[in-house]
Amino acid sequence: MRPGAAPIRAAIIDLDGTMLDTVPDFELALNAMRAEFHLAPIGQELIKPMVGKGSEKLIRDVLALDYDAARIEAVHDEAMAHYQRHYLAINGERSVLFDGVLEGLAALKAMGLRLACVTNKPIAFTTPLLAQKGLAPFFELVYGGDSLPRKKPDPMPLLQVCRDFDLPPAQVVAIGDSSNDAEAARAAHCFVLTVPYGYNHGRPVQDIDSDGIVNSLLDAAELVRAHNSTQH
Ligand SMILES: O=C(O)COP(=O)(O)O
Ligand SMILES: [Mg+2]
Repeated sequence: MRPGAAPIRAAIIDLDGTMLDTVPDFELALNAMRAEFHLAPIGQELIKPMVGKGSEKLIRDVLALDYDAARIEAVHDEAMAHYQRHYLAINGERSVLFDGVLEGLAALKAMGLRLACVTNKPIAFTTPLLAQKGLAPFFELVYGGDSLPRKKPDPMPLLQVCRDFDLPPAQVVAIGDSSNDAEAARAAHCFVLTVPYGYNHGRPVQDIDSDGIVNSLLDAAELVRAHNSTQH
C-alpha cells in the first residue's frame, strides 16, 4: 500500500479460502452429486484448485473429469439441481474458520472500517453460512456470485460496494486468496491483500499481483492500521 495515499475506510473480504476452509463441504456436496450419476468420489486435493470461480464452472469442471462436452451439456441442469440440494443440506457442516479471521474482522471494525463480503459462492449458500459461523454481524453488505450480472474477476461487485459505501476505490482494500480477487481489485482500482493459505486455483500465491501477502486477516488489519497511521 502506497505511503501518502488516502486512508482505507472499508474492506471487501472474500469467503472461500479466505475466511472459511470450505473444501470439506464441497467434497461432501460434489460427491453426493456425483453419486447421483454413479460416478466415483473425488478427493479434496482435486477439488481445491477448482474452487473460486462460482458453482457453474465448478460443476462443469467436476463433470469434465468423466464426461465429454456433449454429455456435460446434457446433464448440466440436473447435476446443478442435485449439487444445490446437497450443498444446502450440508452447508457449513465441515467448514472451519481460518486462524485470525474473527480477530481480524473485529480489529478492522474497531478501526472504523466498513466491511463487505464479496464471494463467488451463490448467495443462497453464502447467507446461511455466514450466519452459522458467526460472521454475519461483521458485514454491512454481502454479494454472492449470482447477486449481480457479473462476478469476480470482473470488478463489478467491488465497484458496487464502493458505490454502496460512497467511497472511492482508492480508500477500499480487497482481501482474498486468489488471482480472481486480485484481478477484480486491480480492475476496480482498490488496494488488494492476499492470504497464502487459501486455494488460488492451485497456483502459488506469490504469482498474484497484489499489494502484499498477509498471513491472516489479523495481519491484514495491522497493515491497514500502519497505512492509516501515516495519514494526516
Ligand atoms: O467459487 C466459489 O464458490 C466461491 O469462491 P470465493 O468465495 O473464493 O469467491
Ligand atoms: Mg476465495
